Amino acid sequence: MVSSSLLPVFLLPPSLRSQPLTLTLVHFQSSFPSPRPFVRNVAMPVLDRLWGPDFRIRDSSLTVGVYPDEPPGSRVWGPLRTPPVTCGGLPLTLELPALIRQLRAAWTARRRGTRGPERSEGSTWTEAVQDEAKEVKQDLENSIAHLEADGRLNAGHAGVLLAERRGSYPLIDLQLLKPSAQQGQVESGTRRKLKRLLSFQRYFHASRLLRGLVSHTPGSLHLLDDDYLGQAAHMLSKVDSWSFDIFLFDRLTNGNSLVTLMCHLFNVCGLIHHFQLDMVKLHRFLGLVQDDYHSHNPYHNAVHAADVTQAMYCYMKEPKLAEHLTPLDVFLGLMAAAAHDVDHPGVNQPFLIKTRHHLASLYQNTSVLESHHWRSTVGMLRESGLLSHLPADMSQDIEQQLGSIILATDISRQNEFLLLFREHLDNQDLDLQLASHRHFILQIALKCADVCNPCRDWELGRQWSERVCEEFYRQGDLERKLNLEISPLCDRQTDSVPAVQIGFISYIVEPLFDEWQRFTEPSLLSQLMMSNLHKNKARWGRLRCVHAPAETQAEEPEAEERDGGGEDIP
Ligand SMILES: Nc1ncnc2c1ncn2[C@@H]1O[C@@H]2COP(=O)(O)O[C@H]2[C@H]1O
Ligand SMILES: [Zn+2]
Repeated sequence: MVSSSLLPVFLLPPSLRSQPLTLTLVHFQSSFPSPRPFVRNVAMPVLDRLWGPDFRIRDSSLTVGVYPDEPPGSRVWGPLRTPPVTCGGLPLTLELPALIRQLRAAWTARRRGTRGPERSEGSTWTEAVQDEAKEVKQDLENSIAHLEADGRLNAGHAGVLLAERRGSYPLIDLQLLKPSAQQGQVESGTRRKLKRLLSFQRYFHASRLLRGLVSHTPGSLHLLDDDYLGQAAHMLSKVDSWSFDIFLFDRLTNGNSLVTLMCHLFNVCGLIHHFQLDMVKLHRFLGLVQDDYHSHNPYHNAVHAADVTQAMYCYMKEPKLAEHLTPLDVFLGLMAAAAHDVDHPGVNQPFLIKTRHHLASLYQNTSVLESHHWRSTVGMLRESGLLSHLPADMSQDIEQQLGSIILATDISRQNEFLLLFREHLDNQDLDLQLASHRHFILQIALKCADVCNPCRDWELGRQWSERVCEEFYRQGDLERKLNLEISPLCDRQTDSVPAVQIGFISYIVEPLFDEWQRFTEPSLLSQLMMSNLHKNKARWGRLRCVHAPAETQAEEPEAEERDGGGEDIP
């Protein structure tokens, strides 16, 4: 059970209490794995005390469904259904995403009340969204000023990460709500703090709703943008090329590489048709995922996710694999790749453990980041309602399988997977007719895609190498500042990029790709990757000789040394 002081709580301002719709929203997205007990045991009593007997939650359905040009209904999934939910004895027919929508409606209603007449029937959703964008911008400016003044965000270890977090909402300390508070009477200092956080939080929430919509609004694009998008579209025609330049693609799509790539791949793989996906929900889900990557991370950002997704697509097209994969496998492979590092804080698990980050205690110091990536993904899937038309057991199965594939990317489990993979190949007992074996190969394929950057063309691989080392060094800088021991590979004064690369290639990448090549052969792609890998390693070796002082030049590991594979790395 996570401590209540760490739970993000979203409360309506007191002025809304007099409105007919009295709604209080609790949102905890990824930090709390099981929402309903929290709502019932923690949030409801507190909210009840704050808002009194008027407090109630009811459903409203504000989502717009746009389906592709296919016949309605699905042969595969049967009739649409929404499972009923109860909460603390109340008939609660909605999940948190619907609560969020309802909150949005309440805000809109309030704005209509205070700022003039309702929009005319003819006004469009786009106009409403643009209006909202202006307000959100204003809110953001206010919020930044407040946050800069808020020393709490810079104090101590927790503060460091709190300020860096982007995908999860700011945290409102429930302890701030004095037990003596009656009917929403909160001490004035506390009220100020809540107001500040609310406005900041509202920016994040609203920006999530806007994400991906504003920039694609017809008329908002420049001619130049069309030109760029034309080039991006041209690149997508070669999306299965191993030389695909994801950095260029990201620039051409104005930082939307992950959303654009995923929409394209879902389309060409026939997943939208097969799963009868709502395009608006899909776009919203992908926007949430893309924006929950931290763009200020040099390595663990949305471009890394797009790069891994593109590699995963190439691997799933390997002839050995492609003929056996079902639409569900392809769906899982692409989704897991796109979301596998979502909301990565730019530091590793040991750092989270030694700074007692709440995620470390939440996930009991085991696969902390991967568990968080998975639970965040599940939160966003539910928030977007992307799978809400599927039978409950189907969407639960998808969530579980996504978890198992994402958790396999925990690099500390490298040996476990490598040994099992080798054993299957030695015994020649992989049977891709079996769903469990296909699942295992999806896990291996995502692991390969996650560490494939040294197998890319030199120019692409070099950029990833420098980015990942820069992220390690930043962690090292932070550790130095906090008087913590500097983690392995994280000292910019002693761990050179070429040395880190040679170690990584020798201990992690080569052992894994040797087996992947065995599995996929004969494969032109695997041959190309191995050739790049060996050339790149040799080149890093030459660079290490140039840069390192003679006495610190380590020998390359011998082949026997390497074959153990799988050392932990940050
Ligand atoms: N080129 C590289 N050099 C060193 N480490 C890397 C490199 N590429 C990936 N990694 C590490 O491998 C890890 C794989 O999982 P993550 O993407 O979470 O984090 C990655 C990095 O920690
Ligand atoms: Zn990754």
